[in-house]
Amino acid sequence: MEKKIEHLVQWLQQKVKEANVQGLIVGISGGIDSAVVAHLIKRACPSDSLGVIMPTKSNPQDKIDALKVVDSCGINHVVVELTETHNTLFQAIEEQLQAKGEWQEERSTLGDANTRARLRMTTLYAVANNYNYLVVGTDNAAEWLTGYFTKYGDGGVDLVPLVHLTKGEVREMARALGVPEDVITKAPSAGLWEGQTDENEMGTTYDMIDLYLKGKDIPDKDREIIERLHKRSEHKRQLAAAPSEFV
Ligand SMILES: Nc1ncnc2c1ncn2[C@@H]1O[C@H](COP(=O)(O)OP(=O)(O)OC[C@H]2O[C@@H]([n+]3cccc(C(=O)O)c3)[C@H](O)[C@@H]2O)[C@@H](O)[C@H]1O
Ligand SMILES: Nc1ncnc2c1ncn2[C@@H]1O[C@H](COP(=O)(O)OP(=O)(O)OP(=O)(O)O)[C@@H](O)[C@H]1O
Ligand SMILES: [Mg+2]
Repeated sequence: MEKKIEHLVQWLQQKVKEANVQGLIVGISGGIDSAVVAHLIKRACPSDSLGVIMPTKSNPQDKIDALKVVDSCGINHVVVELTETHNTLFQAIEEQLQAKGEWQEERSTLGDANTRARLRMTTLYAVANNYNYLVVGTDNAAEWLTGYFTKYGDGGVDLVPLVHLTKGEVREMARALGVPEDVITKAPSAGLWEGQTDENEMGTTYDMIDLYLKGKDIPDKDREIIERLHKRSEHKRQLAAAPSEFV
């Protein structure tokens, strides 16, 4: 595991050099993926790395856990509260669409949730601009395969260091890096609505997705879910579609 960590740390340093920037930034949620990235960027750029905690109608425990992550790696950090901003933006959208009689309440949970992720992306790029840093994403192999991220939200980043690691490998790396144990063992959640957990929403488990990634046999039900999620999210792993050139 130390070798893998060193490989990623060196890769991050190389990307900073190639882009001719000063350092790296990540959003710290209190979950394991961003905890691992925070530790990695702190190792890669000890005096030029920043963690941003962005509560957006979040469970208060998330901020407590995010601060534990900050303490565990000693990364410079800032807290930017986005709850009010999200209320203002989303209420303005709702008001205008309701006035037209075109508001679709049943679609609004996901719209609200993805707006939280995109406000965080906007915040990270504004802060990154201030420091001349690159924005580092936290997607792992399981999330990348299933497209379990918001397009141009938490998926809107410059670098994806964890994209080849299964969730199990992220856990192993977290232990090797010294991420607090309760952050490692808590149920993965996007925190986009009350009680949301990744595994409930996807309808399968990270253990199953990890086995699938390793080419192992899994029950048909789980395979079907994973392959459906993968197919449905193909557009998220591509650049925006463009027509052929004029002839
Ligand atoms: N075929 C296609 N070609 C090109 N674009 C296509 C498309 N189909 C949809 N789209 C576009 O993509 C949009 C749908 O994608 P998107 O906006 O991402 O939304 P969607 O995939 O529906 O939702 C995001 C999912 O990621 C989860 N998530 C989000 C953030 C963080 C985490 C986490 O683990 O922490 C998880 C969230 O809980 C939810 O299940 C559509 O509104 C449409 O604009
Ligand atoms: N409240 C928040 N403050 C800062 N960044 C956040 C917040 N919520 C989400 N993010 C960012 O969005 C990313 C995607 O969330 P995701 O839930 O997949 O990762 P995680 O919380 O680090 O780990 P887990 O999947 O185990 O919950 C986070 O890793 C983090 O970079
Ligand atoms: Mg999370």
